[in-house]
Amino acid sequence: MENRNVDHDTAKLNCGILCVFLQTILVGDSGVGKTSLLVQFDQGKFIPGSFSATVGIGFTNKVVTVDNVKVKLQIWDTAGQERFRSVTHAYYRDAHALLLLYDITSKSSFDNIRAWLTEIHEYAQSNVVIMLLGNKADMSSDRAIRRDEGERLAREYSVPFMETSAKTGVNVDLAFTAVAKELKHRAIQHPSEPKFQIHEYIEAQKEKSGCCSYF
Ligand SMILES: Nc1nc2c(ncn2[C@@H]2O[C@H](COP(=O)(O)OP(=O)(O)OP(=O)(O)O)[C@@H](O)[C@H]2O)c(=O)[nH]1
Repeated sequence: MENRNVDHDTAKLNCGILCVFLQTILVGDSGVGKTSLLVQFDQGKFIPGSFSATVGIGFTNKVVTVDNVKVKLQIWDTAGQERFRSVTHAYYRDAHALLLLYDITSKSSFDNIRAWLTEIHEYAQSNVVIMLLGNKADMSSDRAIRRDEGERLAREYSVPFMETSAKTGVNVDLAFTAVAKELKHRAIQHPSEPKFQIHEYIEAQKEKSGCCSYF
């Protein structure tokens, strides 16, 4: 396992040029699609079939380029099952961003979001970037949570929100890129640059891609 002592500032890394090293964690109930989302982002594929729950925690490194700066995202995939909760809490403290998922076909996974947010506020840094994702948006015929319910909850906690599908890939890159952009702007903010607004960026990108007609 890689060394977990993370330099929270800009660091010279193996990529040879100045880049930003950031830790992101995927959290949410078991079965909401955290592993699938990460596989889709990393490898551009969806592996259908039987569900095999994550045991403990694992990570994937992925480099994305944001405004000509390389951002190395170390993405931790946590187990959603209750019995691993104390293990995953230990990782919250070093996280720069948390992607919090529910499954749009599962009311209980949505109802549990408030409890997840309470845990995040208890264990993570106060300035951590949180994004709420309603995953499995391709399963519209089994939908239990309307998109506006997700939007409302996100507004209540002032966090950005989007629906994703690890199966079709809709909004998967956007979710990670938006987080990378926000964190890069926090790490390297040129005085002449306007402050990055993650909500506005997401809305503009959704409009550009015509994302929402997929749902
Ligand atoms: N249709 C559809 N199925 C999905 C999607 N994302 C995940 N799944 C399926 O949902 C099941 C659970 O997905 P996982 O990615 O293993 O869920 P997880 O959140 O990592 O679960 P834990 O490891 O237990 O925390 C698997 O059968 C996936 O194939 C999606 O966007 N659409």
